[in-house]
Amino acid sequence: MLSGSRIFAVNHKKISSLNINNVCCSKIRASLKRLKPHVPLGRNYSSLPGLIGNDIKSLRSVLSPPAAKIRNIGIMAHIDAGKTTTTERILYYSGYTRSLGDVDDGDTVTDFMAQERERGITIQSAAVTFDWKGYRLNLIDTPGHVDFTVEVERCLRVLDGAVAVFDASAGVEAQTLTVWRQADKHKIPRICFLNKMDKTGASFNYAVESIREKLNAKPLVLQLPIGEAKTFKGVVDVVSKEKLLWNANSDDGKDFERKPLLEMSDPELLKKTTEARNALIEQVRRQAQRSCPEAGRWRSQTLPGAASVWSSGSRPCAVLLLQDAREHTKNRSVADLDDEFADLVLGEFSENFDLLPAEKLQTAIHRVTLAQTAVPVLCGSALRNKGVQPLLDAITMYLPSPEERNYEFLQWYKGDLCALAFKVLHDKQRGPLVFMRIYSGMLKPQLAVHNINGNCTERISRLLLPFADQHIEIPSLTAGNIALTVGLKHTATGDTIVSSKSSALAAARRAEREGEKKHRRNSEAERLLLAGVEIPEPVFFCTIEPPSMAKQPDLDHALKCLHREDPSLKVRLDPDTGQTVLCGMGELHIEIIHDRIKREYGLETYLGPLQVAYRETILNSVRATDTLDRTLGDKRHLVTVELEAKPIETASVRPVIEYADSVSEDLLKASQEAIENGIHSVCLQGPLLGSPIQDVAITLHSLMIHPGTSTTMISACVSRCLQKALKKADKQVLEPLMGLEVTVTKDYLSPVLADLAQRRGNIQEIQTRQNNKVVIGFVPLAEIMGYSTVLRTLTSGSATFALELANYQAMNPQDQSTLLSQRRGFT
Ligand SMILES: Nc1nc2c(ncn2[C@@H]2O[C@H](COP(=O)(O)OP(=O)(O)OP(=O)(O)O)[C@@H](O)[C@H]2O)c(=O)[nH]1
Repeated sequence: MLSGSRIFAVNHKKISSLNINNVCCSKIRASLKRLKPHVPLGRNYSSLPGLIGNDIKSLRSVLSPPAAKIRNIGIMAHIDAGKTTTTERILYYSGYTRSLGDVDDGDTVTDFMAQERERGITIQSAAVTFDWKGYRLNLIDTPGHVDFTVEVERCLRVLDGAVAVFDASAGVEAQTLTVWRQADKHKIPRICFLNKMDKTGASFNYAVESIREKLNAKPLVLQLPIGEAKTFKGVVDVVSKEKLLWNANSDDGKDFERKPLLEMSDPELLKKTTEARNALIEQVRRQAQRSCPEAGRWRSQTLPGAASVWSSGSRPCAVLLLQDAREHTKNRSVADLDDEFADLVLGEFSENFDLLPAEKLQTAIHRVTLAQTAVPVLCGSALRNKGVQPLLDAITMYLPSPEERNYEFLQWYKGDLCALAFKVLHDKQRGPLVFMRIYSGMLKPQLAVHNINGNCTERISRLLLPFADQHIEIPSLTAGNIALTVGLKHTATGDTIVSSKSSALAAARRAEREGEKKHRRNSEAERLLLAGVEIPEPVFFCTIEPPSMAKQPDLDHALKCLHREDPSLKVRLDPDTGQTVLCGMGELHIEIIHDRIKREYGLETYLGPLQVAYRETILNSVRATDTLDRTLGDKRHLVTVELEAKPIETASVRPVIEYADSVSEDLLKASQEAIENGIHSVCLQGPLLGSPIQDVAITLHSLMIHPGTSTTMISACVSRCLQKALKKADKQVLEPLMGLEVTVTKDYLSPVLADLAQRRGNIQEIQTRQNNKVVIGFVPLAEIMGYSTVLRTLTSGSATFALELANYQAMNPQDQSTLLSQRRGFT
């Protein structure tokens, strides 16, 4: 909970949730940090540049910068790659803070929650706003732990670009793959920052290769390191052929020297840089051509053999092709720009790439980055304060402004308000604070807005801009910006906000018309709801008890607030015991929620044992008939149902529901919702463990309903009939199977493998990564609870691991019967 405006101003974060189901990816370091005392906030923040009193008018350009000057970016990575440390440096060099925070000292700006500071990990994403060389940057530091992957995905949804941070000694790691895939899904242009270049084992080439191989991306090497590991002291800017050296005696890395590379003083470095620059130019030219398929297609169609001309670099012919191509692509601005670049490369500067102006190359790199056909790579060491300022320059230079992103849904709103609530915080004084990304239109205080997801209208009381350590009350904020609203009491994380219900309906109609034209009605209409982040089913649950019955309402309130912030936290009532059950994405997720209830809501709660969320399925087709005949008052309710349940392959907990032709359409029209409610309620609690049933199809073969029968009775009859059918079926428990990646030094490989064998682990591969071995395999979730402690003991704290839900697998009969006996209390 946020206690003051200053604290609030620097911590816009929230607990997350995870998507891929779960689980723990843990760092030994994290637990060591647990021992550190909590450092109170004592940071020194800069004041808002140009702010004079509260004269809002004079601040308009500061408060509402032109969209072309805005960068909404995220920082994403595998756990511990250095996202928070990099963010800290960014905030310091941009003037947001006046002192450098350190993750290991627990005094960073973005890792604000007490739990984050104690554990040294990011749990909630944090949004901070600052300026860099005339650009407005809204930056979101996202969690690296897989338990909070949903948080990452939700944030990606509101970003226009991202910086992927890597540990240069490890290259691409397990969670990097996950976040990279998420960024692919949301089509986020990104740049890579190879951090930890000072670390023993750091290798620029290794990390670049791993980006190429494992992420299947095309790295554009924009910098070369000067030295590696202990000798790392700066970088070479390949585009401008300058070296950037940081003063070894400087304790904050603010000052660095930028000098052109000279033949006299740096012959070797100059040669290497020239080669790298030539390769970069050639690569950008090729990718720019790829990024504009229209122009490329035209060329190859009209001019067969063009490809060979391009690659052979035969100038006269290439120039002819380009001139011809330009004639036909007059109206395609990107194509023209790419043609122009190719023209320069193959024409004017073909003899000497050195003369190609840096600005031309930068603009072409920007276009390629935007088209996501290649990804710029930079390097540095955030901890040693090296390479962060050029990273900031690269963010403004290569990542897109909101205007450059092609958000298809905007056409349906026609300039009307459309915003996404991507984060909710609860402030004791001000109530819920909602972070919004404005896509179109404008937000103002006292504005009534409509929430599409919640189908409700409510009023924004105040509009704030979180800038540096201040919250500035503002009169309005336009598209492209990130705002903080006060007063929305029903808006939850992930909701889409528009100006009114009629505006939403008008947009829906336009989307529908457009969809019909393009024959993809559903997907387009769905995109009206910007919150396209799927929340996976939790894999862990446990009961939670308040200290006394009198405190149950307080607990309910706390859980309601936490759920609004974090939709991946699920809360339900156990129908048998009446206990409250917490369902989460991993051990850490549940642990953090428990801790937050204590710290933020002052409630000491008791958690029951953590249990794995199994699923169930059936192995054969079964059929059942049932009749419900009841007279209530003077009304007779009579339903007869015949249905069949059969196994199918969907990997979904939602049953597929089918209706036989014999079922009367008229009857179905009136009762379909009741029938489906009855089926869904049974499928949520299977007959073996009360776990959700997956991979089943239910076919309704016959249905007879006496006139006047209530829908509740129809639902009840369908449920009873389905339960009857399931009772007869051969049933199977499915357990969550986790993909596991353990990074360990050679010395400890054997004990780790032996331990995994005992945990029913299935090792797929053992890779060599620099000096480490990486064990990749699968292991049942039930066997891996508390693994971080075991691994720490086995490897003297030198190993790390990452887990991610792979799928659900059938338990073998012996394990299944042991589990069932345990659950029934026989063992
Ligand atoms: N040697 C070296 N260590 C670094 C560097 N950057 C960060 N670290 C260390 O790496 C550890 C993790 O840094 P964080 O900044 O917390 O990493 P993160 O990616 O934010 O971690 P999560 O938020 O938990 O995912 C800390 O101990 C940092 O001091 C670097 O450039 N060089």
